[in-house]
Amino acid sequence: MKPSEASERTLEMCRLAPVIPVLVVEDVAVAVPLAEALVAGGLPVLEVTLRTPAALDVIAAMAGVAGGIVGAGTVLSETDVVAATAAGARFAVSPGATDDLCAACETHELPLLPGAATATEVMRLIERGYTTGKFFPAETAGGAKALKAIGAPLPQVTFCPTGGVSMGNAGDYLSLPNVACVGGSWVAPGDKVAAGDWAGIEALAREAAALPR
Ligand SMILES: O=C(O)C(=O)C[C@H](O)[C@H](O)COP(=O)(O)O
Repeated sequence: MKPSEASERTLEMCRLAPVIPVLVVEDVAVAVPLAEALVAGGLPVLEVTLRTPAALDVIAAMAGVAGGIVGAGTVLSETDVVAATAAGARFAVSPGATDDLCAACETHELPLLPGAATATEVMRLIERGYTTGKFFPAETAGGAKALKAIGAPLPQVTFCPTGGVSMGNAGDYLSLPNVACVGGSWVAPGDKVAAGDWAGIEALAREAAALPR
């Protein structure tokens, strides 16, 4: 898949809702009710980080949830790309971008949302043909002010800022012309997941889904 096509696909996904939940799931047993709660709350696009031993099984389970679009996060290598694709991931997210990782996603037809935090990194994505990216780590890399500044000379790239984003600051990002959505873990807090508080998570999702863009 060409980078331009990957970016078209990830941009479509980013436009489906204001927030992509970033999920770090330890127990495959919670996968389906967690995904159902988020989708019911209005957040259909879900990123499951490959940071737990259960992650691939979680992606496979969530891939069967009606109305959901499940991708893999923390994708770092071709091995991750192959495993995520086999598990049913529909897209990949990475904290940064390397030539090897971009090539692996292009070869295996997995749309990549590549990470970038500086103007040079964004320029490298543009050179390769990507026009949709993840601004990471958003708050630490200067927050909405930094992303607004990057967007002045490089308006052709649209972002999903992630990293330190919450209900409190999501609006600052979503009001920028170069932001399609934000990513964040706050909609699925560990205590609510552990307690099986699916109604509580659905309520957080509903609140996030109502964020103006
Ligand atoms: O590993 C990846 O590829 C990621 O997606 C990292 C996430 O962006 C952060 O873990 C977001 O976490 P919060 O700051 O808690 O919202």
